[in-house]
Amino acid sequence: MAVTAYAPASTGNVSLGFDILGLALKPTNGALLGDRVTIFATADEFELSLAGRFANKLPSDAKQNIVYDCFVGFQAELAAQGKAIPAVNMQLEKNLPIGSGLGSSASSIVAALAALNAFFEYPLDKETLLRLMGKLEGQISGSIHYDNVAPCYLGGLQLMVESEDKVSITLPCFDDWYWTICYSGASVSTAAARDILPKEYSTKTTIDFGRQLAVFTHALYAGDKPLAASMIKDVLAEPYRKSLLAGFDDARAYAESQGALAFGISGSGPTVFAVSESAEAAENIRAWLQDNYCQNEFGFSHVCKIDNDGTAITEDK
Ligand SMILES: Nc1ncnc2c1ncn2[C@@H]1O[C@H](COP(=O)(O)OP(=O)(O)O)[C@@H](O)[C@H]1O
Ligand SMILES: N[C@@H](CCOP(=O)(O)O)C(=O)O
Repeated sequence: MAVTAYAPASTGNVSLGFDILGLALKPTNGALLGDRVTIFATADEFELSLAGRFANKLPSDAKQNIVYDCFVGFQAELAAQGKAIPAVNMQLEKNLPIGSGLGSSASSIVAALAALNAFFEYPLDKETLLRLMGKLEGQISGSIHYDNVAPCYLGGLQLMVESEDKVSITLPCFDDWYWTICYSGASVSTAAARDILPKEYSTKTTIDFGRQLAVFTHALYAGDKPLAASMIKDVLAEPYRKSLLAGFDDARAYAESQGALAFGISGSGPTVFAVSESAEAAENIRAWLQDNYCQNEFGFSHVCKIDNDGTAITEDK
């Protein structure tokens, strides 16, 4: 019986929660915006086939693909519980561009681990699986951060808790907000975009960061949209990272001219996002970004809502 997992794109940080806030994305036009992993059968050795628009950007050696590490990590986790599993025949449909700021590696990791877990009849609970996802994401970006894997797996707007018994919690959000995203077509390495950030911040920046996140969380629970929107500002990463993103200031200026409630970098970029209350403004911003922020044929844009479902499993009997 083949098992397929679809894992949606995600926006890490959401400007105001560096490494601790992230949301899953779903295009309003029904387009697919996430990787898919199918496990067809068990096999003598790990076998990987690739499909999808961005498959040819992946390492050619299957063992360099993060989904292979997912299989090895999953097998090791079960071995620690005294359970042995055979190798599998897996397909990765790579629909998200690498180094895009849309949680591309997270999407592959989450889809692979969720598919493996379903294929072997759910031996790992969600928390254990999520911690394994974070560990694998850390292998790629240089340090563990759950702000892509958690929303990608669980859906919604996720706030990292990282306590002993809980990785993250779902925050309420405004279902009528539109999240326009635009990927420029350039590639920004997450590890490199982390390296350019300061190792320490001033007292003022630290206080601003804490205040914004606390007030934002309050505003979500209070249902206060203007207050929540006014807190979506990036004091930690954007001042340093925006120099990597050609046309960022012009894109923000256009989004603001259309009444965007917020504008920022999705993850480590180069994808940008704008939040709007009206479908018309969201679409105007999308069309402008498509024409002006995209740099090549790999760029794309979508008007999205938050994907509250997260990873979806289908079984083909
Ligand atoms: N399935 C995969 N999906 C994405 N990246 C992968 C995958 N397998 C291996 N990689 C490698 O991991 C790195 C991902 O880079 P990163 O900047 O973290 O991407 P992203 O920000 O899109 O997650 C690249 O070097 C890429 O070749
Ligand atoms: N919090 C991380 C998020 C990286 O997201 P990605 O989609 O660019 O991998 C960071 O900002 O470094």
